[in-house]
Parts: sequence; C-alpha cells; structure tokens
Amino acid sequence: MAMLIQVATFLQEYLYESGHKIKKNDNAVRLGVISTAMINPAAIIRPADSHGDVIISAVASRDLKAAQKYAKQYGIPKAYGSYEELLVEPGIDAVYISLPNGMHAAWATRALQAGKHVLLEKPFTANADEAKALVALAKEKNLVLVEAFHWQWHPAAHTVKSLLQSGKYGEIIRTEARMTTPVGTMPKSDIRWKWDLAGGSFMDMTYVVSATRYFLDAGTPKEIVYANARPMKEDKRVDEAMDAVLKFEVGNTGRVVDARVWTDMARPNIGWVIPRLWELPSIEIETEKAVIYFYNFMMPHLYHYISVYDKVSKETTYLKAYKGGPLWGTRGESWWSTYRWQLEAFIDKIRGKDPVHWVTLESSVAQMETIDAVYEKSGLGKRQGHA
Ligand SMILES: NC(=O)C1=CN([C@@H]2O[C@H](COP(=O)(O)OP(=O)(O)OC[C@H]3O[C@@H](n4cnc5c(N)ncnc54)[C@H](OP(=O)(O)O)[C@@H]3O)[C@@H](O)[C@H]2O)C=CC1
Ligand SMILES: O=C1OC[C@@H](O)[C@H](O)[C@H]1O
Repeated sequence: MAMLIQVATFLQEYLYESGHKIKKNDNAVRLGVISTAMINPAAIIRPADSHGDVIISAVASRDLKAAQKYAKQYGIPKAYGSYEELLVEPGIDAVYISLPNGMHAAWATRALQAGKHVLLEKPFTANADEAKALVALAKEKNLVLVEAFHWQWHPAAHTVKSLLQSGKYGEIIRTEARMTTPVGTMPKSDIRWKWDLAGGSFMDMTYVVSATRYFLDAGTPKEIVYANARPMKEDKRVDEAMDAVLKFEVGNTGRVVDARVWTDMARPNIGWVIPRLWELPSIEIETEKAVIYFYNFMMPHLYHYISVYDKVSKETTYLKAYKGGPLWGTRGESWWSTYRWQLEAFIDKIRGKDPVHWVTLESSVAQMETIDAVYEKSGLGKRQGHA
C-alpha cells in the first residue's frame, strides 16, 4: 500500500509539477542531493521544478557513473562520485539527504560541519542519542536542519489540527494511527529490512508516531503500555510489524490519553489473496463529542478525506483540503504535493522568513526518544547508526 501510493505520487508529480517548471531567481538556493535514492524525484527533484528560489545543482553517489547517469536523467548540472566531494563544494548552500536511516546522523553531521543547511529524510536518526548530538551541532553552526515530515506541511493536516483546536469537539480521549503495506510487496533486498541500516517497520513507518504527536501536541510518552513486535523471519532484530499503545500528555494540559500506533511492512492479505487496499496511512482521533478520521494523512495530495462523526447527532460530515487551509491562506496550488509544501517552508526558513509550520529540532528529538522507547519495550532494543 505504502509503496503503491509512492508510485502514485511519482505519477502525480510527473503530470503536474513537470508542467509547471518556472524560471529560477539569480540567487536561488543551490541544493545538492546526497544519494540516488528512489525517493529523490518525488521528494525534491520534481518539487523544485515549480519553485523559483531553489536549483538542484548537484547529485552525489557512491558510484560516479551512477551519479552521472542520474544527473543526465534529471537535468542536474553536476555529478560527484562520493558524498564528501559534494559537501566540500562551496557552490552548494543546502543538501537533501536520502540515505538509509542508519546513515542519516553521520552524513547530516558532515553536511552541517561543511556549512550546509540540511533537509534530512525521516526518521531523523537511528536513535535519540544521535538526534541530540545532531541538534546541538545545527544550533552551534546556526544552520537550518529539519526532518522531512512532508505530510505536516499539507493544508489537510492543518485542517484536522484546527478542528481539534476549535474546542467544538471537546478534549481528545484517544487516538489510533496505522500504516501498512501488503506482504511480498517490498523486496527482501530493500534497505527497510536491514538491521545494519536501521531498518524495520516502526522506523520506516514512523509517520504513525509523527501524526499522533502532532495532533496530540505531545512530546515523549509518559508510559509505553505495551509494544509487540513481529520480528522478521530472516533477522529477528528487525520488526516486520509493531503494535504499541503509548500514554501521552495532551499538550501541557496534564491530561494523559492512550495512543495506539501500529505499522506492518508485510501485512497479510485477506485469504492470502486480497490486499487491504483500503489501509492507507490514517489516524482516528476520538474526542469527547466526535470521532475524527483522517484518511491517507501521509500523502493527502493524492486523495484524502477527513470525516467527523458527531457522537450526539450521530451524523458524519466530510471535509477535504488540497489548498489553503488555516495556515497557508492564498499561497500554494491544489496540485502541490506534500513535498512541494515542505520545500516551500524549507526555503522560507533558509531565507530567514517564518515558515507557516515547522518540525522543530526538539520535536525530532522527542520523536526519536519515542521510537527508542517503543523498541526497548518490545525487547528488540533501540536501533544503531553507522557511517
Ligand atoms: N519522505 C518520504 O516520503 C520517503 C522517505 N524515505 C526515506 O528516504 C531514505 C531513502 O529511502 P529510499 O529512497 O527507499 O532508499 P533507496 O534504497 O532507494 O536509496 C538509498 C540510497 O542510499 C545510498 N546508499 C548508501 N549506502 C547504502 C547502502 N549501504 N545500502 C543501500 N543504499 C545505500 C544509495 O545511493 P548511491 O548508491 O547513489 O550512493 C541508495 O540509492 C530512507 O531514510 C527512507 O526512510 C523513503 C521513501 C519515502
Ligand atoms: O517514507 C515513506 O513513505 C512511503 C513509503 O512507501 C515508504 O516505505 C516510506 O519510506
């Protein structure tokens, strides 16, 4: 499922964003891409087409030939055969890092040390210790560093948040977030199955924690009630699936609620054949007066709905928001992907403007502390990074 919507995003961006290429400013931010990862075209290359203040000026790979081929394919002016070479290039202002999870901290550290702003793929790091060290360095260098939780910049996310903040539905009493992909759809060679690259379903599908914490306005959990991992057959250290209930304080209210989060990178099909195609990443938020459901919160640009079931009238109303919403106002376009909204905010931040929304460094540390705590409770232990 998750992979399917990833492919749909490639198509959506190809159709829309490539038709909206715009002229670049003379002093546009020059951005280097670290790796030739599958996600790059969707997450940064296409979104940059329609942003006048950013140019993708280089790509680096462990293999020069691969970098050159990639550069040619996407019209990127420079190609490097190592990540180090790109980082020492003075003509690069910022980098996008899409390396395997276990390498995020090491390469973001090197990028910051080289004076580059960093847009860092999720999960931020392999664990909270790495996250804290990285955050300290970004602050010391006074550079922009942000975890690429693209979905949080989409108008639909802000619409759900504003419903909760309106007070109309009372206090939140519980949440449940899920993300799954059908068994057999992710090859066993994928980075997501590799212990030494900090793989695992809860690391990859970390969106469930991000969404829960965002809507609850929460930091780290007060308690992990349970965390059940289903380890991968081939490597018991890697979670194929994770199911956990966490107790979070809602904002600073003193009220603590249960939040269920579950991820599955090999979700069994019904009767072995029917994939659960309806199981796109979603979150259900029950309040005193309503049940709010945000379907496909991760890639709402493709399709989403927000349903509000009123517990008193027993009526359900539906909302959607592809543009505007409570934060963006008239800025942006309905065809923008989550990654395009994210890029808008990233460039604003580099330019010293206040972005309409931001994933703070403190939030990324709390996110990694939450992930560590779930892995510890599950018995698998927290993930480890490497260079
Ligand atoms: N925001 C989003 O929507 C998404 C985010 N992601 C995140 O992006 C990151 C990359 O994911 P994905 O695009 O699937 O990754 P890929 O496996 O497609 O790419 C990872 C890249 O990392 C480089 N690399 C360096 N060392 C290794 C190694 N030991 N093994 C494999 N690759 C290595 C390779 O680039 P090279 O050979 O050029 O050096 C490779 O192309 C992950 O952290 C993931 O969580 C992934 C998908 C969606
Ligand atoms: O970040 C992601 O989003 C889409 C998923 O397909 C993918 O597994 C994950 O890395």
